[in-house]
Amino acid sequence: MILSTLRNLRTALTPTAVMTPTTATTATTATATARVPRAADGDVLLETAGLTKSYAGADGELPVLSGIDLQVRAGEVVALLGKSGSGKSTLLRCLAGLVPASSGTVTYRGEPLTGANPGTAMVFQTFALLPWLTVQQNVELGLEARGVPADRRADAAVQAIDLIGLDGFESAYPKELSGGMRQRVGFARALVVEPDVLMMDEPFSALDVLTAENLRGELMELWESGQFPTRAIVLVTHNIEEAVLMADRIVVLGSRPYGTIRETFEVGLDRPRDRNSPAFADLIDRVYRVMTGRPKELPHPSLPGRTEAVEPDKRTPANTPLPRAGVDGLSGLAEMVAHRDGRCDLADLADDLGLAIDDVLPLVDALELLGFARVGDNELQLTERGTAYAGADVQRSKTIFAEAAMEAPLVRLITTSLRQNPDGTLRAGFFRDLLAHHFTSEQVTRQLETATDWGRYAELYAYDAGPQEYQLDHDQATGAADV
Ligand SMILES: Nc1ncnc2c1ncn2[C@@H]1O[C@H](COP(=O)(O)OP(=O)(O)OP(=O)(O)O)[C@@H](O)[C@H]1O
Repeated sequence: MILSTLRNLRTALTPTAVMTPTTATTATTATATARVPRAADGDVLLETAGLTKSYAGADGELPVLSGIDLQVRAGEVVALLGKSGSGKSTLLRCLAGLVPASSGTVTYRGEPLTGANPGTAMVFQTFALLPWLTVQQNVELGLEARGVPADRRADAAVQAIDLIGLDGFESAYPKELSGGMRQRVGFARALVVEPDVLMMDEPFSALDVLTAENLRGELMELWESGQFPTRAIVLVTHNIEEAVLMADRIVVLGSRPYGTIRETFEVGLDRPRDRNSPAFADLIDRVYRVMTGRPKELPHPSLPGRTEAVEPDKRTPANTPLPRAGVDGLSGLAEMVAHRDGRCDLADLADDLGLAIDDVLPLVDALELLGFARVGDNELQLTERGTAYAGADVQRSKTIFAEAAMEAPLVRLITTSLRQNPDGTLRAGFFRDLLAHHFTSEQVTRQLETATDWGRYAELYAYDAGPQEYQLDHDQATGAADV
């Protein structure tokens, strides 16, 4: 924990300060380091051209981003939006100069980056505070790392603390603070160095809904008031509503086969934004369609998301990864839809559940993959199989689920491999190795977790976490022997 905190902190503080000319609020936070002229609205601050990023994996290079051409201009808030694994954080880190591009260029104010970007500071999802330092000391760290003398550090930190609504908490330790107040410290520590561009990596996602809403609102008020000591914001999020609420431009990243810019939306809505306005809802809808991968010209696609283009008989574990959806979740969703006469609007459903629509997407993907539902025009509709599943008693629902789960490539692979093995057992490592050719180890782990959950529930196979071994279910083994 401490190690990861330190690692995050180091990345947050690495750049050498480049100060923007000061506003009234930030006049005393000047550092001894180089100054650059304040960028005029519209000036390009960050730019990538042909950016490609791969990570070294067990089987060689694993491509994560490809052909990213992006500009971040002074005066704008840019949201990088995409499903998990689409490369949002990697792109943010490339822009911050924290990870090098594999090819292509990243420039800050026209200069190619050769290391940490001097014009950025980062706010993390996990706050990354040092628990043994007070609020004031944590905030000052941002300046200390950039060589600002002690007397100036104190003044500047007090100003940043005031700006972000933390006055009175200067001498508190992180453990005394709520999550929302801790994240305020995270903001103050980034803002105190007056970066040209504030980088935020899912800064609200570790907070409860109300705290996140409050902090988002305050941040945007500050941004609009002109008191913000930065010239641009880049926000990583997987939450469509958050992106539409905050951004001037939304860059949707797709992850098929690896991170590319799928589409860019100019938001163009007045601030503060009205969630209930038709224009807001319409944009959410348009972004949703792009994010789920459904081609806009096809109103009734067969599968959203990562499985969209693959015909059922051509699906393999490599081209159709299992969505991250447990049986309880997808059964619950099927039942909810059944109670609504077998169909419902996805946005309404997410609203009723108090979730962002993208949180519901893996469950929707799962229902489609299992042939339990179809999605068209934002409406989820149960199929005959899905209706039967939702209405069945426990034993019958297991039978229906088992039949459906065998259409999910990874579950089918595990089941048929076990059937072919004389003693009906196989180590998880076998499947892990097969999948490692196509996915990162984190993705492999997630998919095997889903496959284990589905296979257990369907009574296709059991899994013993001790030896990490799959075993064909007794009935399956008997059935296989009969064949
Ligand atoms: N340091 C690394 N080494 C190897 N692979 C990595 C590394 N960092 C990220 N990846 C992989 O790159 C892919 C993109 O990860 P990244 O975190 O950029 O995506 P993301 O869209 O931000 O996802 P999430 O919302 O889940 O954080 C993932 O498959 C991830 O496992």
